Amino acid sequence: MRGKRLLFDYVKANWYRYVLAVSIMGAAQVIHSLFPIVVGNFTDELEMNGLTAQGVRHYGLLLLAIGAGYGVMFGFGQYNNHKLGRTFEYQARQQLFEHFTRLSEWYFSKNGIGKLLSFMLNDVSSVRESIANAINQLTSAAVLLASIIVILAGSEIPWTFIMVCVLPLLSIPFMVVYFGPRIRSRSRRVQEALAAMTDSAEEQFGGIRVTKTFAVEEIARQRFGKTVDQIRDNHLSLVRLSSMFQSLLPMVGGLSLVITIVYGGWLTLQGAMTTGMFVAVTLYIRMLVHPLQQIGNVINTMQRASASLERLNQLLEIRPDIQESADAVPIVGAQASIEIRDLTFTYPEAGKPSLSDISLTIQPGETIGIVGKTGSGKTTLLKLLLRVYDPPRGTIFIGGIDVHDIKLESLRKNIAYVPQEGFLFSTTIRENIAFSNRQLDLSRVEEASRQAEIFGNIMELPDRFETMLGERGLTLSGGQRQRTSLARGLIKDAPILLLDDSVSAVDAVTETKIIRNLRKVRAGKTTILIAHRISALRHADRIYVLDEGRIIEQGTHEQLLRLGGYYTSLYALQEEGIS
Ligand SMILES: Nc1ncnc2c1ncn2[C@@H]1O[C@H](COP(=O)(O)OP(=O)(O)OP(=O)(O)O)[C@@H](O)[C@H]1O
Repeated sequence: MRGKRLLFDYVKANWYRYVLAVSIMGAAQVIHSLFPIVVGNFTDELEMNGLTAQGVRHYGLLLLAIGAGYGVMFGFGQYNNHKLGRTFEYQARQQLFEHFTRLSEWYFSKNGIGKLLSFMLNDVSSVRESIANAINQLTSAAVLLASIIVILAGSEIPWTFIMVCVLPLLSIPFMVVYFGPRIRSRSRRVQEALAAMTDSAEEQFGGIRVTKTFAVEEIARQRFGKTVDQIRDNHLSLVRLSSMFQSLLPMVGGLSLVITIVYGGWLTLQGAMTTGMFVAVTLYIRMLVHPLQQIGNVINTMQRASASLERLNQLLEIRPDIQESADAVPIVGAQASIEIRDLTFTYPEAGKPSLSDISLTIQPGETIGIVGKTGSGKTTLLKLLLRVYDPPRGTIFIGGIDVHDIKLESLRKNIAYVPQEGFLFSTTIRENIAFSNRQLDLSRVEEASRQAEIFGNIMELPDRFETMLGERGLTLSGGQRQRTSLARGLIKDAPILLLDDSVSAVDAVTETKIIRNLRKVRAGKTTILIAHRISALRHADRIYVLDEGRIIEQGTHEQLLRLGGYYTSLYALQEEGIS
């Protein structure tokens, strides 16, 4: 299974580092286990009056050496272990991010950003934390237990006594078997509720402007409150069960200690054991309680981590919807015609097609206009050309090659797409425009911004092209954002340019200027232009009118006006509106 490999591969690649960390922590516990037996011997010598000042010094130094040795070794082992955990966390996040970048728009439209953030933050941290703790605590408990057994076996302490003292501790595995799966399912519910809360917070923050303008903060608070309540309920249910589990462990430890003291005290009085042996066993039982308690914690966090790991597994197993065929080839965009044959397309899980029986051919260098009512399928057509969604095979050809057989990188390099809502990143305006190639000279960035008629606005900004945008900087107006996004598309100078309603938010004068610039810079290159305003596309070599996913009219501006159909009435309406 791919997902399981997320952790497995990491441990495999770092096995020697883990061996080193485990060995150092193990050695620390071996040293630690010497403490009770030394104290026991000291007690016996003290009781037999055989202890000289030199002997006391000797024992003092020995115990000091044990404490120091344990501290240094344990600290060093811990450091190595946690360092490995943190490196895993960092690498896992890189791997997940890389995986996300390969997933299609469909995946992101189905899964909220909050959920993905929860994968990246909560789940990865949960796995890291529990792996690091599990290694630390399991190593400590196992080695300590083993060395205590070896030490006791080599001593003259009666076996029956040891067995009776340890007996209550043997119930721990049974408790683990009982509580484990229950804790696991509750912790999964906590993680899911956390993801839902992050999702909700993300959406509420994203829509905060709308919320405020509609003065519906209370509704937003209530919606968010519900997700928080859900986390609280799920967390409390988890805490109830894990607290019960954790409290049972020290109780069992306490019972062992009582048996040790009562039975051991009696054996000592009978002379079956020396006082030193009694002290040593008491200290050993005391010493064992903590690691056994820790094992309980490990089981708890492991349950949580395995739910997280399961979610990460499933995520990494998702195959990107858009796959490149094995023998995909690059295209020569500059000479590439676009041909669409009988294209009918339905979005995944949608009831009816968004495009039906679309057929058209665009020669290299042509300018094509697409107009139509909202929801008529204009954007969908562009997304299919880019393979943001997959068109059926045999329906879209670029340069005579089915888009399924074109290398995705080549397809997207040869097409520049300016979407309706151009997202601007929290960086400088220069980097936002030179997004496709950040190495481009400032002169190229300036040129593109002139073409998009945004140059003048940028020169008025405090730091001109170096002005920071977004969260850490300035907010541009809708029209400025749109033109910045247009400049980003133009600077790519791709053989095919797709403009999705890219001048809708500018005034008529600026629109005219942009269209004039476009005609100049795009001469000889293919441009597909979606617009609601006829003024933006009347110059096109051909215009397609879409309605409910079908081409209902096509031709030049003049031809369409002569048809006297939808286009003509739209034109009349818009002309009237202007005059
Ligand atoms: N991701 C999606 N999943 C399901 N249906 C979708 C998706 N995106 C768009 N649609 C549907 O497909 C149809 C066409 O949408 P599209 O965005 O292509 O229209 P459009 O002509 O570009 O509209 P507008 O002018 O408003 O931008 C609409 O009915 C829309 O609801």
